[in-house]
Amino acid sequence: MRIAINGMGRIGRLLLRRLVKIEGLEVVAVNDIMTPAQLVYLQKYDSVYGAAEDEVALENGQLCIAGKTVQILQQPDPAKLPWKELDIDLVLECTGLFMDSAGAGTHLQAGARKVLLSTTGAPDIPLCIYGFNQHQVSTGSLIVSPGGCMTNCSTHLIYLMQSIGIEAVHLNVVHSYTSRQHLVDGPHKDMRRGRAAAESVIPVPVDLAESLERLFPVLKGRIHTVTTRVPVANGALADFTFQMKADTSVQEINRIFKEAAASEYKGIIAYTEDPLVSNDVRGNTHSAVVEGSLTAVTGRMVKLMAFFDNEYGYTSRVVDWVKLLKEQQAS
Ligand SMILES: NC(=O)c1ccc[n+]([C@@H]2O[C@H](COP(=O)([O-])OP(=O)(O)OC[C@H]3O[C@@H](n4cnc5c(N)ncnc54)[C@H](O)[C@@H]3O)[C@@H](O)[C@H]2O)c1
Repeated sequence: MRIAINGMGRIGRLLLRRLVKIEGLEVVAVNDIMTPAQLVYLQKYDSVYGAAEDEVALENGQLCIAGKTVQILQQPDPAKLPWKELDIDLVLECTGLFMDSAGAGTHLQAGARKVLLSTTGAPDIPLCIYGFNQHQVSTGSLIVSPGGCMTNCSTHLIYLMQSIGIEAVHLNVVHSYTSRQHLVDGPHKDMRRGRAAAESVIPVPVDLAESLERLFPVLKGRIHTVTTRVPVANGALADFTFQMKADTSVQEINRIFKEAAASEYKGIIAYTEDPLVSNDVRGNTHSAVVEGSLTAVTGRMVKLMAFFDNEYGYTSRVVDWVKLLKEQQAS
């Protein structure tokens, strides 16, 4: 499968690191507005995951990585990307900019056969969470939204809690800062995102509830979400407060997650009672690591907490998606 990555930021670069090691996948080109020298430098050195294990170099304007050669493009307009000429099967859209079917569709017009977003797209793009409803994607689905890191964590947990019966849920995702915040105070349309990211605990609005309502229409109007950005560069903790429809217990809830993690959710959810901190899940491939020692029940209210690596855990699911789309292509 011939792949191109558009947007070589945190997610695009981590995907490239990982995809070049997978048999049968060829990353043909990467595109970003940064210069090739900047791109190669950031591909080589990473403040969160450390320097690349494989050789990374700029040679004749092309990126050499792990013995493979990848064409570097510097084109801000996706409509002008040479996907037809490069015979691209799949574009991984990782800029965060082209998230509706008109925007992401420009890759198709440019000649790519399929587009996989790296977040929850607009409602005009089917939202499919790996491990939940990935099989709803048919060979005819040309643009696929795999959800974002927070959606990937919370979908499975909400689904499993539904086996008891959810009245309502509040979710606060305590999350490392991202490039969509400021390093020092500055103007931003969401005032708090403009505040110095490493100086404060910063609540920011997020459209996670809308995404979850698309997946769980029965919970419409009964999900509230917020994300609290904290001064770490990586890692997240999803903090759920469920109002349940039926009585339950810590034992019942932990048993559900422990069993799910060992069976149908193996590889997607992990369960532990170790006293983790967010750094302990750096590089973890799961979408959610449920920390059972933090589960609490008061009346019909439940506290449930799960860690995830917002970058590594998330790109693990994108890699799963790429493999699935490759299988679909082959069949
Ligand atoms: N960082 C995370 O934890 C995380 C997790 C899951 C999903 N996501 C999603 O992935 C997407 C990317 O996030 P990120 O954290 O990698 O962002 P980022 O800011 O690190 O990367 C975005 C990249 O896109 C490039 N870019 C900007 N305009 C461009 C254009 N017109 N053409 C080509 N490239 C362009 C930027 O130069 C940058 O390198 C977002 O939608 C985000 O919500 C991020």
